[in-house]
Amino acid sequence: MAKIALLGYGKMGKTIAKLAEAAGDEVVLRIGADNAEELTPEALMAADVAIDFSLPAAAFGNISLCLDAGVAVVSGTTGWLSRFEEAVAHCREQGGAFFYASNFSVGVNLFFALNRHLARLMAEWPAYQPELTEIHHTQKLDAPSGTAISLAEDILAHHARFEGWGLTGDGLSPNQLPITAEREGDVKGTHEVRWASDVDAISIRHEAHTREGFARGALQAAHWLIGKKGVFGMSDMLGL
Ligand SMILES: NC(=O)C1=CN([C@@H]2O[C@H](COP(=O)(O)OP(=O)(O)OC[C@H]3O[C@@H](n4cnc5c(N)ncnc54)[C@H](O)[C@@H]3O)[C@@H](O)[C@H]2O)C=CC1
Ligand SMILES: O=C(O)C1=N[C@H](C(=O)O)C[C@H](O)C1
Repeated sequence: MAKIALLGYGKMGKTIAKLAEAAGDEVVLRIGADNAEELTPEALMAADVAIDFSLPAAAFGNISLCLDAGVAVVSGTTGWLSRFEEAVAHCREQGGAFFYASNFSVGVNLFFALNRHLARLMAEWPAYQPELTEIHHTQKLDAPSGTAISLAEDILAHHARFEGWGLTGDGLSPNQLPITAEREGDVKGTHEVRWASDVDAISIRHEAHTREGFARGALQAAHWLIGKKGVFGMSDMLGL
């Protein structure tokens, strides 16, 4: 049983609370936009671990506050990673514990492993060019998704042809790996990587059907992180 602080009590925070309480954990703090002032070091210290699924503008501050309070923190918030290295440095300075994943679902982490394998194969076959598509619900604030950025960065690490990634429609240069971001209804999260040649194409695709897959992974990470020190990700926990 763990005492959990939920920083962000929207779609993900509520899904995690339901799973955590069903498993016997205690949710000791629930923070949203309407009670953000209740997020104090004293309130955080009642928790064994904090889980942040908030907003791009709030994540870095929330994570820093947890590290300053000596509380282990798991974050899945996307759209704030320009400050990721700062958060890592802060964790190391404080001797704290920080776990980050752009996607906590086991299925997506298997998909990441497949994507890396395919990218390594394709490095030898320049006739095939990659493109990424992500589809999410219309409330999503950031584009491309954090998951699409992770997929793109894994391809860039194995494919010398590109110097970076960019969103289609933003005037891409030929050396940018194209990512298309679509917003539709309540789509939970669909990601596709397609390698096309003049004569055929190979695609791999992951579709999330509910938010429970993300929530299960985040809760597993929270339990796994308690008592550890350092900066971790899904590959540390799952060995993928
Ligand atoms: N890594 C992963 O596996 C996943 C990541 N996400 C990401 O998690 C984040 C949250 O997603 P959702 O729950 O769908 O969004 P949401 O919009 O439903 O919930 C966000 C919540 O944060 C609250 N909030 C606003 N200011 C805050 C502050 N200063 N401190 C704490 N909370 C604050 C809002 O009141 C809102 O309830 C997004 O960045 C999303 O991309 C979402 C699903 C899976
Ligand atoms: O905002 C979401 O909903 C999701 N965000 C994450 C992302 O940006 O990759 C993970 C998942 O796709 C759902």
